Amino acid sequence: MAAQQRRRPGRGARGGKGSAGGNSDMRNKGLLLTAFAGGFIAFVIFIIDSMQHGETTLALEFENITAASWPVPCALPAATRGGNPLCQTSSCARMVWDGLVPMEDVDQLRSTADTIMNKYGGADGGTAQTQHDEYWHTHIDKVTYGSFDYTCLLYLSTYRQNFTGGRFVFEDKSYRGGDMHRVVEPKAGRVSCFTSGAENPHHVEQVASGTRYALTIAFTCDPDMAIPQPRATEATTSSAVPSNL
Ligand SMILES: O=C(O)CCC(=O)C(=O)O
Ligand SMILES: [Fe+2]
Repeated sequence: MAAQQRRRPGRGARGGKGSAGGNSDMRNKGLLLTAFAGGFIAFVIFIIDSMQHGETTLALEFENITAASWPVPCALPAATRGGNPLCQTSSCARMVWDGLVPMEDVDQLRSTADTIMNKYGGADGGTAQTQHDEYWHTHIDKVTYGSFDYTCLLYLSTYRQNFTGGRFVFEDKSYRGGDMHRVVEPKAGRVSCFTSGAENPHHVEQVASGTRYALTIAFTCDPDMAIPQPRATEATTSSAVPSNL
């Protein structure tokens, strides 16, 4: 109540006829100032953010890499990681290897994937049920999937040639600032492996154009999570895609 009484004379005093125009001027100036302040804050955040994470590329699309590996400190000491003691490796790492899988196998897998996706719908054919279904969110495979101890990815298509966007990004946080994004550019036949723990948080950039194919292959040390070793049979060794697909 007291506040209202103070404001009323203020309006009158500022000025008879011109008072409504004066108020809207003030409002416009206020809005302008707010927009300017908002823009300035966004600009400062952008600058700080880009200063805080640099980017470096571990594997460019045009490189031919043989078993390159980059050690990373394990997020947890081996003894506290749980799971099977046989899997308590004392070191954690990332690895990229081109040419490990013969290109004819890569082509075969891609054409099988194509056939399946044409029939059942690809990434556009379904709605994400959870955030885990959206590849562009930062995640830790051990947390997302539970069973993963080692993650391997076999790429079946190539960055820039077959799609844009879609680079794989390790997100290395530094408590002293200077976070670093370490990028692997997918390339048909490239295998990228890493330990699945919190030492390797990552995301995939959203695909901007084209089609990106990646096969995620998980290794577990938990016998309860493991699937039996596949046995070669007529059906699995045949190079033909089954006719009923
Ligand atoms: O497709 C990729 O490059 C990575 C996929 C991934 O992060 C995952 O399957 O957990
Ligand atoms: Fe992942």
